[in-house]
Amino acid sequence: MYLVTAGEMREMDRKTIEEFGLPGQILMENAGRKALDMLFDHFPKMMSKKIGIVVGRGNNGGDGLVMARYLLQMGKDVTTFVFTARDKIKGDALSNLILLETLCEKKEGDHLFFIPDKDTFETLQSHICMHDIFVDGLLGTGLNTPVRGFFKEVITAVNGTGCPIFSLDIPSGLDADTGMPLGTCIKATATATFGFAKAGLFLGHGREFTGKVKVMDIGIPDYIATQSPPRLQVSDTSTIAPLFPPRSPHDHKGTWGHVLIIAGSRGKSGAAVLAANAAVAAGTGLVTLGIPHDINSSVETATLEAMTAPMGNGPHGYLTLDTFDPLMALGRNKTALALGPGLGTHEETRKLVTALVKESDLPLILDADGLNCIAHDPSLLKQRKAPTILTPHPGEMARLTGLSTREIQAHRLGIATQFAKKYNVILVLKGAGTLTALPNGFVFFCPTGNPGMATGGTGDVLTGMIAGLAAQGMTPEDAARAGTFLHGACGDFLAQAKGPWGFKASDLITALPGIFSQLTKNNAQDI
Ligand SMILES: NC(=O)C1=CN([C@@H]2O[C@H](COP(=O)(O)OP(=O)(O)OC[C@H]3O[C@@H](n4cnc5c(N)ncnc54)[C@H](O)[C@@H]3O)[C@@H](O)[C@H]2O)[C@H](O)CC1
Ligand SMILES: [K+]
Repeated sequence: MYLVTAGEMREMDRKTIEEFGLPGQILMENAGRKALDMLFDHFPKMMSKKIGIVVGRGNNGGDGLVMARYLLQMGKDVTTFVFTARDKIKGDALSNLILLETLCEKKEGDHLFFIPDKDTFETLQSHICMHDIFVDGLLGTGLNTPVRGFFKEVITAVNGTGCPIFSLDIPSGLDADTGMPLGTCIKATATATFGFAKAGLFLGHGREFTGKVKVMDIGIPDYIATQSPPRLQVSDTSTIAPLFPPRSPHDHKGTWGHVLIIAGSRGKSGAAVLAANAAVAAGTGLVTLGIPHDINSSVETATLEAMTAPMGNGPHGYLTLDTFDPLMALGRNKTALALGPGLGTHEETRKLVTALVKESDLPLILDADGLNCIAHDPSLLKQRKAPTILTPHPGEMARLTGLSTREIQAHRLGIATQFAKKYNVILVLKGAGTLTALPNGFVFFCPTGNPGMATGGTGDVLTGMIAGLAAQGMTPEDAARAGTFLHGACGDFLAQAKGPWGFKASDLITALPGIFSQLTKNNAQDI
């Protein structure tokens, strides 16, 4: 599934209307009709109750007016509240208002109210709130500033009824691009979104406000989307499974790559263990760990399949620049490099990481302390000789960009996209809805994962999985999005099996084979 920004959607609407020749009024009619079908599907029992439709002056309101007309024609108990003066309504929304007015004239009772200001709203508030279900056409993709004027009170009042709310296109008040509520926001029970799902329905806090989301085909021809495909795509089984090549009976461990993982320091040996075991579980042919010798014996006992290459370390048990040459030599016959988990950020380690980032010509997965070691000068990423995947959590991203974590979280898509382009890296911005941004501007949204994964070590496991997939020959882009999808799927499986508090990072590794076999069951090679 593609996700679009408000701007991309507007452009597709424009092309459909101006270049393809399908009138905007037909698009609006389709939107209202399709949303009506979803309303009946989702709230069958409510259709005999009192339905309140709240609309604003824009085209989002126009969609609501179409629904109001059909519901009235069907004899439903429906009342429409238009939150603007009549003369402010224009274009296709006006055409639909006129149709509704004509119909209302033929029906008994008051089915249409104009509420141009706060005073009128306060007079009518109790009448508005007496409905049993609401259709929300107040604000759609046209909103780009915090909700103004008495719309704030209207949204608060509708939310306050506790009744089901069915939002058109996007819950009113939600930023269609970022998924951040703009001051206040309708909390919908279900949302019918038109043409393509808006990015804000999934990014940021979107999912807390949308309820069930369904994308409605309103007649935008396929070729318009394929001409300039949306840049943001939600990963799913159908797009991830084909990335895994079938295994052949003739395969041997050399077929599936050899990853070098440089990780660990005294007190953080677990990070190295988790990354290595995750790479093994991800199907990598061979895994070698470059670690400080101080932690070698504990790491060896915890990683049966991985090999270790103990490196000299200083008195404090962390890797120093002295290990640069042996580590480069160790990388010579490898197919991918993971650098960072548990390394620490001592000055000497920083120098080592900087040198490896500059000099290694292996596909690189840079994570955790590896990221912190280069955060003071991310421009050195431009000197990389091979593809680079960065896997920051929002705090690490803040250090890399000099922004606050809050700013990162408010503009995840924009910041990830810009960073990936600027530094020519694949940026995996972790957090709810992990984003994988490619240097060419395309971004993958990961729908898997859950809060149970917010526990120490899960990032090290992700690094191991991605590095393992890249080492096996997947393109770094595919390894990044497939790794994040698998990692989240393992977490979702565990959350279902054990509950969101009952699992730890190493459980993700244990869950991986089951997730793998589910995902790739249709990829088996015919022999
Ligand atoms: N996707 C499609 O193909 C179609 C979508 N449709 C619907 O159209 C809206 C977008 O309509 P637009 O007229 O551009 O904007 P809105 O209805 O969202 O609102 C604009 C309106 O709202 C007022 N406003 C703007 N900002 C604020 C604010 N901060 N506070 C209060 N009021 C604000 C302002 O007066 C504007 O005029 C899309 O979401 C779909 O639902 C088409 O119907 C069919 C094609
Ligand atoms: K809306």
